[in-house]
Amino acid sequence: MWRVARFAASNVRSSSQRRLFSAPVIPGACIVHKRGADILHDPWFNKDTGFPLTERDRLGLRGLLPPRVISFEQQYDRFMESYRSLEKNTQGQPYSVVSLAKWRILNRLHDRNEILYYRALIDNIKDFAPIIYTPTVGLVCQNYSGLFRRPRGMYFSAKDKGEMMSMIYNWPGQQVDMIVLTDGSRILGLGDLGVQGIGIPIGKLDMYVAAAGINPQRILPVMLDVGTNNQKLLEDPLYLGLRQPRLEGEEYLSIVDEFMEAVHTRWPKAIVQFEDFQMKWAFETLLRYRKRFCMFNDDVQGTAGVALAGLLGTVRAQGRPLSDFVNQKIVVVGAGSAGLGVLNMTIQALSRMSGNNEIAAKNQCYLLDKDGLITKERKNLDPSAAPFAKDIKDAEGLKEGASLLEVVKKVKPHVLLGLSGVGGIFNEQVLRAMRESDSPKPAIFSMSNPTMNAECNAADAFKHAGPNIVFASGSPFENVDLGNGKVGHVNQANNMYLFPGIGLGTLLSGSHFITDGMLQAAAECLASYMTDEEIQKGILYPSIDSIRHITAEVGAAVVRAAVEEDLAEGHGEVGSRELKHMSKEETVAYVTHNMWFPVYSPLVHEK
Ligand SMILES: NC(=O)c1ccc[n+]([C@@H]2O[C@H](COP(=O)([O-])OP(=O)(O)OC[C@H]3O[C@@H](n4cnc5c(N)ncnc54)[C@H](O)[C@@H]3O)[C@@H](O)[C@H]2O)c1
Ligand SMILES: O=C(O)C[C@H](O)C(=O)O
Ligand SMILES: [Mg+2]
Repeated sequence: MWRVARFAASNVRSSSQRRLFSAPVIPGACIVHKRGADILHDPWFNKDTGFPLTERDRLGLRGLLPPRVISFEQQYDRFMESYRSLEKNTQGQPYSVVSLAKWRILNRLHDRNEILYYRALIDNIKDFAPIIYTPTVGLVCQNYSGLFRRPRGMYFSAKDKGEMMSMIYNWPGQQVDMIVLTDGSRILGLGDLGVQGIGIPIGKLDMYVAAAGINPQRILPVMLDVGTNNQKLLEDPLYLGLRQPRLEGEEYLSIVDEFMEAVHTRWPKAIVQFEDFQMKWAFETLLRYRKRFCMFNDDVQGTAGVALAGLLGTVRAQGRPLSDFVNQKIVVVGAGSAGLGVLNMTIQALSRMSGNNEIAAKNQCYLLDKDGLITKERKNLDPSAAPFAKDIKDAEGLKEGASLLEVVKKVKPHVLLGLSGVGGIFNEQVLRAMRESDSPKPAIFSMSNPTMNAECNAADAFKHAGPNIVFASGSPFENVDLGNGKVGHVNQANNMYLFPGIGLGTLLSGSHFITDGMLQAAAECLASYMTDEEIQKGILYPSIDSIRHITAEVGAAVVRAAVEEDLAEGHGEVGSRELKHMSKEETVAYVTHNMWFPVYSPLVHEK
């Protein structure tokens, strides 16, 4: 276990101001229960050629490594050099070839030496996030059977029913703080990928380490394999998951129940993030567990906060006061777990701002799914979408099932927000129609992932909807050159700006639950993070370079909300009384101080 490995508080906003090796770090000793070659084969402890001679003697490593000791800085430079030469050598090759090659080189380091891996990740987060996270992680999941070399995380399958309580003790880590769990049923916009979806929890937890400084020895990616309905996978002889159709109903829930009980028996304070569950289970499990366990659903709740922060930003970008939010017309395309989560939080915020007039708030919002505009006339209306279905008399003459183009033309929305998973549905006609928006700076949020599934790309958005728009996408795109020295700024509206802070803040507050108040505090913190000057330029979210800083702020906001709701029991040596007496600045310092930072610590062997 790491005794002390601290990252000194830094309140600079750009990591370029806090580049490699400049952070004052005080490494403490780390206890290791193995010796010799076993250490070299354990990525948690391995330092490769970086073991000092005294440590080689202490740990029985003498003779198992070449004699020269290479410093951490030299190892880092060598890795980056090989990464850069790979980049050079693959120039011009297709995206999938290049990004998978980059993923492989990073994954090899991850499997060998975690300290070096996370240091490289943190210091190059802008370059590496698109490889270990969205969008490349989607490609990795699709090709998982072929890419599989070493297992990572835990797999609980329908065949393990009745065994999970003992299986959970197979995990070698003593303490687990953060778990990301998926059943692989809706991986990004790629559909049911069964067991191959494990790539998503791994990528999300890498972001937890990079952005929130969660100790990588205390994270656990989990795949709940209840089968797959993906015929291609079922027929693939190399498919690594259960070859059976997905469990349904009570059978399904009993597996998730057993897992949740097992996890919380071993680690009562572990936080579980549900990720990429198909809608029905996303909502059902959230309802079932949120008052029993410390958990949240990232696609429903994390996404909602990020979208709300962006929506509030677009009001400021129009030069309007925030109170003008109550006059914005918003079209949400996609009535799944993410779209409904966004609409729910948006309507709550709108009604709070307009004095709790929920009906008026709903009137401003339009929801579409694969069958067009959702109204109360809809036959077999999904109960989850029902609260947001338009009353036909308030639909500006639009009919049940009206097309996206009809809706945009008629409503002239301030915001068009896509969470449909369908690439290209914001086509030229739809984008051109946004030129007639009632907003001087219409906002287009093309939030579906990965890149191919985005409702439109950045270049098309600026080309067809005009240079005045504010643009955000779930997957990263380059800024767009608008000519005459002007730049169309591309924002990445991705829940990565919130989930790490929600997890970290909850952990450090010691709350047993994640409440709406804590989630709202996280969203408000993100919304108020950007300066007016940045917002005027169409920049709604911080650069990913400053993700540690924004995560510390979000984490602190979550801690303070938990304190306010009397849920904060404290963490480690900091109790609820201390938390209560912390100022806002002290809370941010407390959170920052608790972020793990990768440095080689002296290893001490203990039997
Ligand atoms: N940017 C982010 O942070 C973020 C967060 C969560 C989800 N997402 C993305 O959002 C997408 C949807 O996720 P989800 O969990 O809501 O999925 P989901 O399967 O629960 O819902 C998809 C919805 O889109 C609708 N839809 C399908 N085709 C459509 C069409 N042609 N026109 C209009 N609507 C259509 C479906 O009817 C359904 O309501 C995925 O691509 C996911 O990657 C992005
Ligand atoms: O994984 C992401 O990049 C965001 C989101 O959780 C998604 O499901 O698309
Ligand atoms: Mg997701």
